Amino acid sequence: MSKQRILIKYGGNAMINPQLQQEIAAQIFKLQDAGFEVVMVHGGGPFINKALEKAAIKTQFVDGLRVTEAVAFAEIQKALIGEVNADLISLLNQNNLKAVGLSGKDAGMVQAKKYQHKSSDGSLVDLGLVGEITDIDSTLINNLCQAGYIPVVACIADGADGTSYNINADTFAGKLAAAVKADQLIVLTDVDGLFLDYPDPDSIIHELDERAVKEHMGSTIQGGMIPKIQSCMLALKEGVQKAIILNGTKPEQIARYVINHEKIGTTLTL
Ligand SMILES: Nc1ncnc2c1ncn2[C@@H]1O[C@H](COP(=O)(O)OP(=O)(O)O)[C@@H](O)[C@H]1O
Ligand SMILES: CC(=O)N[C@@H](CCC(=O)OP(=O)(O)O)C(=O)O
Repeated sequence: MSKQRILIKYGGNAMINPQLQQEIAAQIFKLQDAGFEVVMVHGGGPFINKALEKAAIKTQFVDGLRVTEAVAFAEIQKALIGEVNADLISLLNQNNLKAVGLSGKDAGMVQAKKYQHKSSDGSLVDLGLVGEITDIDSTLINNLCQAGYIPVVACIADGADGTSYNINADTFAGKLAAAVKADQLIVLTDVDGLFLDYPDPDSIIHELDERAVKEHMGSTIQGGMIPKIQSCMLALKEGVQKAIILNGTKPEQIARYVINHEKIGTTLTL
């Protein structure tokens, strides 16, 4: 029987503390040891913010997506691939994993095009070099996983004409999870899940189906939670069996959920 595959999306907000990163590495080791294949997609919002600030480039978000001018893109690419991805690879490999750093560009794995964003009033908003995934070739990930490597993928990809795009890491993770036929998608952020009354952690919603997602979209589901929940729903619709939001600042939640099957986080269902 083939191994179960888990795609972990590691959000930038959960990544800030280096000690917690070590603990995430230990959790991934546990998953591999328990017989799972692990693929990671990472974001890096806070690291990008810092890089743009340093370069004196103002940044603006529209519906959770960073408007990406060409000058900003250059800094974003450096931050995601040159800093966040490179540092994660060092850390994972120091912790006895065989992690391989990639972006969607490698071997033309992920193809993208310019994302045409429609605002709530239906008008088109130009977000610059924000991309939308058009195609994914899973061969590279499959080969790496079969050989025991952990692919760690930054959320950048090229278009057919060679233009590079900045893609929201949640969206990237959902699409990649489906394309590589992951069994589970785990979205790690810096809160325990979706809260009915944000920021009250006691109001956590443990299970959310499609009808509840529609009901809460735009109210309870706001800001950074929008792409997370949308990408979990997309992954489920495209064949991923389980999708959950967990707290990456409490790394032990990973094994508690995957191995001990504890009822934590926010599970999405169809
Ligand atoms: N209803 C809600 N429940 C929980 N978090 C929420 C809610 N609404 C908005 N959020 C915000 O979403 C954030 C996570 O999204 P984001 O900042 O994009 O993180 P990441 O870097 O993990 O992608 C939380 O830190 C929280 O501030
Ligand atoms: C288009 C867009 O918004 N891209 C994101 C990519 C990084 C990301 O998504 O990082 P987190 O997972 O840490 O939020 C950005 O520029 O911030």
